[in-house]
Amino acid sequence: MNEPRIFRPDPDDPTRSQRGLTEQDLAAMPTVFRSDLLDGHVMLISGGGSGMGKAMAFLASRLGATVAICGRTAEKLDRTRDAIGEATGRTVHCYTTNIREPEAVEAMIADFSDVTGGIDTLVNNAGGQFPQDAIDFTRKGWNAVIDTNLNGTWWMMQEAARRWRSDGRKGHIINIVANVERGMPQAAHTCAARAGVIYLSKTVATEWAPHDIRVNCIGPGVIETEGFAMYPEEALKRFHKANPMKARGNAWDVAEQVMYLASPAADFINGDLIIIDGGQAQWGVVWPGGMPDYFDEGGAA
Ligand SMILES: CCCCCCCCCCC/C=C/C(=O)SCCNC(=O)CCNC(=O)[C@H](O)C(C)(C)COP(=O)(O)OP(=O)(O)OC[C@H]1O[C@@H](n2cnc3c(N)ncnc32)[C@H](O)[C@@H]1OP(=O)(O)O
Ligand SMILES: NC(=O)C1=CN([C@@H]2O[C@H](COP(=O)(O)OP(=O)(O)OC[C@H]3O[C@@H](n4cnc5c(N)ncnc54)[C@H](OP(=O)(O)O)[C@@H]3O)[C@@H](O)[C@H]2O)C=CC1
Repeated sequence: MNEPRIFRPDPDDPTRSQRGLTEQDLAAMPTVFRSDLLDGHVMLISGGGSGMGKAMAFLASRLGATVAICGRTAEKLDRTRDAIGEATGRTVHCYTTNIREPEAVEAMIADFSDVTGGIDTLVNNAGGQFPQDAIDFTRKGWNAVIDTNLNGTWWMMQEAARRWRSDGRKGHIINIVANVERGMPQAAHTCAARAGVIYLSKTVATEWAPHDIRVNCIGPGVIETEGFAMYPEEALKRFHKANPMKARGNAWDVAEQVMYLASPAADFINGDLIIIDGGQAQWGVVWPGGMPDYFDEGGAA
């Protein structure tokens, strides 16, 4: 009874072969949802070739949804499609699309809508950043993070909403952001972009309610995925220690929340931000990767 429902690998185990959940895990993880929950539901997931997006694609397919995934790397998408096909017998649609390119986004949303008869839920999960002190950001680096996380998400939101409006169809957008309420040193670019998405979402949740379009955000805390490759090993060792649960989340924690929001149980949730961080934001310092040396005793100026 006290066994954790979700498998949480020991973050300090050096023998683990990869960061995050394997395809075998994603095919077999227990879910609280009934297996036909999303029968007939159509879901587009950006960044679905790895990490949380991949977990969402697995779970949505297991629950009966018709799923499309997009990303810049065809191999990752194809591998995910094949693994889900093998596990569920369902066909996942793949689009090699860079969300920073509005024309490509427009073409993808038109095609997937035409092929399926219409999208029900758009999950904007594609994104990322690199850790760096803000004072050292290059213009190109700043632009890359803003263009991906803010502009790319917006092109997807606007195009989906335009299509729903012209089709007279209801729709739901779920934006995966980050837990940025107190800021996050070495991630100022992503904090700026994610705060932008959160307040864009709150605003259009109101503007688009007359079109029967809902918009919500999920703010993950530290969730172990392949994306951790971006962070130095020393920082990774400290991520879970900055959490009151002394744990990292995993992609399934986020995938199950997405399925809840996509289900009829969430029909009256709009303009909200749901944080999944094991309480990290309520506790401790804002540096998940460890505090700078100048906080050491005697080191402060
Ligand atoms: C020391 C640890 C401190 C902890 C910091 C706190 C943050 C903790 C957050 C923990 C929770 C969050 C976790 C995650 O989100 S994990 C999953 C996310 N996945 C990723 O981030 C991977 C994807 N990321 C990217 O693809 C890129 O970061 C990017 C978003 C920028 C993609 O853009 P693009 O494809 O255009 O990227 P390029 O490689 O071409 O780079 C463009 C320019 O960006 C600058 N850059 C890129 N990488 C770095 C780097 N590692 N350091 C410094 N600058 C970087 C650079 O200017 C690039 O231009 P150049 O290549 O010409 O130099
Ligand atoms: N893991 C964590 O602790 C946290 C993650 N997040 C955010 O959650 C989301 C998922 O992260 P996670 O699963 O961990 O990381 P991953 O790096 O595994 O996933 C990010 C995905 O986004 C895709 N992507 C990136 N840029 C673009 C682009 N321009 N166009 C299309 N696709 C793109 C990547 O594929 P490709 O490179 O092939 O395009 C990749 O599949 C990201 O936005 C991340 O920043 C937020 C808070 C915490």
